[in-house]
Amino acid sequence: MALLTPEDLENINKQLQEADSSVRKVTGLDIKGICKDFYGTTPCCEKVGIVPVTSGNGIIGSFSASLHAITGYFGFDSFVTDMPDVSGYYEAVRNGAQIILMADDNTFLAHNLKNGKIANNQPCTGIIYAEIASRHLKADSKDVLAVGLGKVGFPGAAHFVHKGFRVYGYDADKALLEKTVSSLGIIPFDPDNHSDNFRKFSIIFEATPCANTIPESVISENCVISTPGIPCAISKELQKKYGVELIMEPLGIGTASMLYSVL
Ligand SMILES: NC(=O)C1=CN([C@@H]2O[C@H](COP(=O)(O)OP(=O)(O)OC[C@H]3O[C@@H](n4cnc5c(N)ncnc54)[C@H](O)[C@@H]3O)[C@@H](O)[C@H]2O)C=CC1
Ligand SMILES: NCCC[C@@H](N)C(=O)NCCCC[C@H](N)C(=O)O
Repeated sequence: MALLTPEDLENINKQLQEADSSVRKVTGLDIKGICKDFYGTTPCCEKVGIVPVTSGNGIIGSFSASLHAITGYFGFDSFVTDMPDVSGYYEAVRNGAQIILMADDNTFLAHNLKNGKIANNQPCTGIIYAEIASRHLKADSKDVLAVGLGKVGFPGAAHFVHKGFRVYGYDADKALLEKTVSSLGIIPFDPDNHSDNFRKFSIIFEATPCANTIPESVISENCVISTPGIPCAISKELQKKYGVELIMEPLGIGTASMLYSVL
């Protein structure tokens, strides 16, 4: 799995505020409002314990501090434990944490110790980015282009299908694309090679670890590109040229989705 870098997380508060402003422009609601409406939950002073984890590639410099800033932005009371790993988990519980946030190289979880609910960052991220894009006030149809159908992208594509959108999907892994076409009933669509099936989209969802995966030919004026994928799916030039509203942020929107889903 592509791991975050400290550079991805620089100025996380500014990144979150900018993303929130884009979400408001696209949907009329802020991220909090979307999460509240979608999950039907509201934070009520739950204490969040953030536990650094040293396994695998180890601690990512500003990951825990970023989670502390993010939980604060969404109105949660949180703390980062002094100790990592098992000792940190013990410390979090002993200090009254109701929700645990922790991540190794493969899984980033939120666990509510009071109601037993548990959330995984990858599906929670795909679903919330899809939910935001599905509420695009200026969408010109119910057609969606979904590029990248992995651990984040597949749940996102499935969410669009469940909400009644017509999903055109693409993944560089042909076997995965075939599996997704048959399991979700999406329409295979290679954005770089679609002469026989030319179309533009006002809603695009991208979840790949590659840059510039969305070519100019599929972008319509004032389209929304909702993309958890890191790095960015389109160039700044294309974003400016077509007035694209970009929903893109490295950690906070997915974390909010996890937290609201376990309340
Ligand atoms: N912003 C956020 O909050 C989060 C961002 N991410 C990021 O989302 C991205 C996807 O993460 P996962 O789904 O866990 O990875 P994954 O490896 O499970 O899925 C990525 C998929 O993209 C496909 N792909 C790669 N290059 C492609 C290309 N050029 N065109 C089309 N498809 C291509 C791969 O075949 C794969 O199926 C990563 O960059 C990850 O860092 C992950 C979690 C949260
Ligand atoms: N964007 C949200 C998904 C993050 C994920 N791609 C990742 O980098 N996971 C590794 C996190 C490792 C954290 C580390 N163990 C620590 O505790 O600092």
